[in-house]
Amino acid sequence: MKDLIRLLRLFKPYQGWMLLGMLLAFVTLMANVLLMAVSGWFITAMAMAGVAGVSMNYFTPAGLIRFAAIARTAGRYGERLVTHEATFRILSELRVWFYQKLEPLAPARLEAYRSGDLLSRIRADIDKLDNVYLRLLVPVVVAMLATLVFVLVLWFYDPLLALVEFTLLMVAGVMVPWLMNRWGASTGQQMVTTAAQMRSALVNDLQGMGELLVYGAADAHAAHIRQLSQDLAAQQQKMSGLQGIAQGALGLCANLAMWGMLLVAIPLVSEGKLLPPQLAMLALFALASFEAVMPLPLAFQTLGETLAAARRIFSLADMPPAVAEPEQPLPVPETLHFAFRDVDFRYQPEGTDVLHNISLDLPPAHKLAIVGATGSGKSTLASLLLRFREPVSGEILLDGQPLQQYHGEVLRQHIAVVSQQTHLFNTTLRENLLLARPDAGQEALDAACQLALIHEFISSQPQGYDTWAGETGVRLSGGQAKRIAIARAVLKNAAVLILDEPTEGLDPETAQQVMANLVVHATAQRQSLLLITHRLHGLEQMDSIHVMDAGCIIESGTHAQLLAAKGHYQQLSVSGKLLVEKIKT
Ligand SMILES: Nc1ncnc2c1ncn2[C@@H]1O[C@H](COP(=O)(O)OP(=O)(O)OP(=O)(O)O)[C@@H](O)[C@H]1O
Repeated sequence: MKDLIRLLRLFKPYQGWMLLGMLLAFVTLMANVLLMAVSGWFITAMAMAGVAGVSMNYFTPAGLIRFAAIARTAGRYGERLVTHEATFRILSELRVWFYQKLEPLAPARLEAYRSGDLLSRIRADIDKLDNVYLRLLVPVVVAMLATLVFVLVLWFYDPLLALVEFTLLMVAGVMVPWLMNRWGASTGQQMVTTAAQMRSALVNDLQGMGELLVYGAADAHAAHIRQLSQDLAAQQQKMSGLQGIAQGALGLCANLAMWGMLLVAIPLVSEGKLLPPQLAMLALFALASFEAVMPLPLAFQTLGETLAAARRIFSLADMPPAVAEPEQPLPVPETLHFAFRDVDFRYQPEGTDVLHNISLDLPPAHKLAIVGATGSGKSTLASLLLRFREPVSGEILLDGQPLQQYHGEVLRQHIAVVSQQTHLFNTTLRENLLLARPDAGQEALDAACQLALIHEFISSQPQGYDTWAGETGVRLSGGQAKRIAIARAVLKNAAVLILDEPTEGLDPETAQQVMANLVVHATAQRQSLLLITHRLHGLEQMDSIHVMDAGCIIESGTHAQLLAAKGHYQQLSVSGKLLVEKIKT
């Protein structure tokens, strides 16, 4: 119920459309009942007049029938138009609202969710919420109003008629939907979960199809998806069965109501309290009135499904972001001086420290390298600096002020990153590059790509910069994609450039040349450089180097100082050189 009220609050901006849709649905229903009732009266009255050989005014009822028929058709058209317009507006509003809720959760909070699951929530779960207005709110409001009108009309003729109608409407409109809700709720919830699992598994398997084929695991994964699909079909079948029962029950109630009218009204006709044509009118009136409650069983049967979808959406939307933004953020200074002071960090509250007592400085125009074995915490440092996460203890300062006092998004406008997992979008190379600086001209694109040694490749393509990158850059080699990412980061012209293993996937000569170009560029632009790597070429050009091991800085100095110290760095350096030499031979 709480979820339902919360949803209705989100629908508030569209209440005008929603009310208009309800009004049209009500008018359509009334027109239909009027049409049936007047037709019953008219046919009987005409037949009786014919038998008696008397004339009667048939213009008024014929006009009324025409009016009701036109009102029913026009009303139905208008109702469909307005209710669907309202639904689509609501859904698009909900999607934007949900996306805005998701954005601050990325990347830290969303790591636990599979991309297929997120996609499922954004698309299928939000689509399910159209049930709330279209299949729940409109039918319930219309049914309540209509029941009131029907009972009052019948009361006017005889209270017993009203009682019969009311009782059967309650059975059809309250008891049957309540039973459907009881029997259908858990299956509905299972359906949402199974459908989401199936979508997640499908996205996951499609993304990893290459690996599944190489390791011969495709059949096992296909069997899992088949099983989910069979489960879903069984759940859908159960829901359809329930729907059939409900429709049958409603049909029975409608017919019982018609018979009930006849049973009560025939004595009234005999007593002269009702005219014979009114008998046919009341019977058809009662039969048609059940249209008001027809959608209710389905509405309540799918309520469990709808609420399960709402809960899945709210559970994500309510998650607090990993990093809270300040209410009154400080303006980001022109020159950026980052300082880590005794920073400890762990990913899970109950986990072990990934960073331990880290203190370092990244002043403006400084070139700092962080080196260390894989898993030693280098990339985690970058993620803290980007304000994607916050230290558990200690602090990170920007120009002497705690980093929490700056808005993360504004801060990141001053930082460019080449991350380890480069993501290219399924669009042209130009669009992928312009992501960093949408107003960049061709000259700027050429210069950045020349620096990253990718310009020649792009120019050799028939479509040049308009070459399609493919999904996640599949139409490029790993090294080409990496260099596009480097060009993109250079193009941004940010005050700080973070390079996380920027030359991974490049051959040693290209790697050295790209690194040299980046250093020259950073020096010329007075850009700070934070280079994260476990490959040791080009480090002599760095102003300072920190060596990390198991989350701690174990050595610091310049390349020459660290070599002279003959410690960890020197050992890494020797093994690094050996590696390069082996590759060359
Ligand atoms: N999102 C995460 N959730 C939980 N633990 C994580 C997460 N990311 C990294 N870790 C853990 O934190 C530690 C440091 O990881 P980090 O990526 O910072 O290392 P790294 O030095 O950059 O390694 P590499 O050179 O392989 O990139 C590792 O033990 C890793 O398993």
